[in-house]
Amino acid sequence: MNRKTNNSWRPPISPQQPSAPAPVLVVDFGAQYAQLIARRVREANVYSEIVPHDITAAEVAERNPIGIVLSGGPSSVYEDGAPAFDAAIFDLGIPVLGICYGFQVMATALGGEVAHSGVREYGSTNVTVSDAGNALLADQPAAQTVWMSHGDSVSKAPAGFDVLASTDSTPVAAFANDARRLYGVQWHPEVKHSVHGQQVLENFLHRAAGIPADWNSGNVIADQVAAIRAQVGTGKVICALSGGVDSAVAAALVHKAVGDQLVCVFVDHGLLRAGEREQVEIDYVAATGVRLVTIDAEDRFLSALDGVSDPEQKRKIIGREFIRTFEQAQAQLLAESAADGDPIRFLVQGTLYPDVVESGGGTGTANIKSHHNVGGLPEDLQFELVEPLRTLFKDEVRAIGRELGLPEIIVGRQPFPGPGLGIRIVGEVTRERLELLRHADAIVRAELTAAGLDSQIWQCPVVLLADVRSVGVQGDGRSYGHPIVLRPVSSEDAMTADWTRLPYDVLARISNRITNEVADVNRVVLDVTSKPPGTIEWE
Ligand SMILES: Nc1ncnc2c1ncn2[C@@H]1O[C@H](COP(=O)(O)OP(=O)(O)OP(=O)(O)O)[C@@H](O)[C@H]1O
Ligand SMILES: O=c1[nH]c(=O)c2[nH+]cn([C@@H]3O[C@H](COP(=O)(O)O)[C@@H](O)[C@H]3O)c2[nH]1
Ligand SMILES: NC(=O)CC[C@H](N)C(=O)O
Ligand SMILES: [Mg+2]
Repeated sequence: MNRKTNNSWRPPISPQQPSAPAPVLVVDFGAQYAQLIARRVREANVYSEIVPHDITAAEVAERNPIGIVLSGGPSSVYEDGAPAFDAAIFDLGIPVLGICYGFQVMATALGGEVAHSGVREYGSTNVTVSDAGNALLADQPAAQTVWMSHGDSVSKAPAGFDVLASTDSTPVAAFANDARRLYGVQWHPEVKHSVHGQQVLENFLHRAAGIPADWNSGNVIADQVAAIRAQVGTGKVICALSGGVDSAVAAALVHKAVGDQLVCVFVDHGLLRAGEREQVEIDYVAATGVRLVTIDAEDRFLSALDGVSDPEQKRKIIGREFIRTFEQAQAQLLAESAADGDPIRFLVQGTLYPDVVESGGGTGTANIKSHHNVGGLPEDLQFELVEPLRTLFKDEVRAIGRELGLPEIIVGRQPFPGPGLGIRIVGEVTRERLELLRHADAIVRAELTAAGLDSQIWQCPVVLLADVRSVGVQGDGRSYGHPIVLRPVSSEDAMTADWTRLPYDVLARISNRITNEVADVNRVVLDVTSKPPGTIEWE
């Protein structure tokens, strides 16, 4: 079972963004697919956010949602400790669609029955639609293939609900109560294998719930520019700029909103890849014309990391040192402009929705890893954060960047994590190890680019297993060196990923070059794990 399906996992209720539109809330019951449901809703041009299943009716009402989708989940509604749901939410008058476990939750809460059916349906299943007149299944073929993943079934629909579809072993596979605008399906309309699935979601959103298809990431620009102006006023702003996509787009939005009130700060923490600083200081500045200050913080970061090998500890230290470095930048900037020396209160970060979700937050959360810019922030943070991309996924951010006219070389860049090579050395971080990894990484990037593979890869972390040594034979002598791991992945939004099938000849060239050119490395291995169960980075 995926660890995220642990019932204690609670996606954070992130603070409502000032300019975020009224959302469709996706309630997560520990589903494999909650993220995917949120994406599919956005693909239907409706704004959506994920919330934990223990959200209360009052918390829901506060967020003013225009619809609710209940996700699937691994538990059985009749089990002790099954993730509960506040049934008062069904009385708020908000349209609700239940999917799989969410369908079963709705059935149970409203007086229907759910039982272990004895027949389990996993994968492609034929379903018969008996009522294509209902808004939920309008225009759907009577016989169709859907994706199922369940062992329990609704054995009796609640009073007032019409049964809309069935399979050979599931008599109640979809139901509706039009008067209350409550709907449910046993199958997973969010996965592509459900051939007409997207249409079921869109039927729920547009026809049953009457939600217009009027949101797209483009609207975000005007909304965010207004929100940033309202938040910042005439204050000065610094933007944590990495040269990556997210901070570039955040900086461009803030610049559009408040112009020269913005100064960008790039931190050279000594954990960067070869050539990265030059790329930001020269190429990035040339492409965008931003005002950029670079802070040398290598000594600060490396001495704080000295002797630390625990990944979460590293992340927290890096998060804290980033903020200390921005404070140093603030002092430096104030000293330079003593005449109009208002304190700089605002810090812009290119935080995205997955950074927030993965960092956990909320009560009882199993956090997967603390992203330095969210879960790694120190408690004594003095800056007020400006995070215009906090509710978005990467592909949406890229679309905004293109719309803002940022060059493809920035918008199309592969992600590189803020903690950099610090979380790609499994073990303690030292200058020597950084040097070694930087060299191996440069070889990998050069060879992937030469082979024309950059656009097929989401990113390719290169990882040094600093605490592992293995025996090799080099130059007729024995070697006892470290392995380097290649982690090429393909992904849509970094929430899930698959390992990229790189051509063998490219892998061979990379392996050859690393073992020949990088001292103390005598083995190159390929990570063939998807996410889940692995994450993209090793720490
Ligand atoms: N070296 C750095 N100097 C200053 N700010 C940084 C640095 N690295 C990361 N940040 C800040 O942390 C945020 C999160 O980092 P992250 O790597 O997720 O985003 P990014 O670098 O902007 O984009 P990408 O995901 O494409 O790498 C950045 O948007 C930026 O605000
Ligand atoms: O700025 C960042 N600060 C972090 O602390 C951090 N941790 C992971 N990543 C990036 O996030 C995406 C998902 O990574 P994981 O599968 O390893 O969680 C991948 O793109 C990772 O490179 C980070 N980015
Ligand atoms: N995917 C799901 O939501 C499964 C729900 C429930 N655990 C069942 O087996 O029926
Ligand atoms: Mg980055």
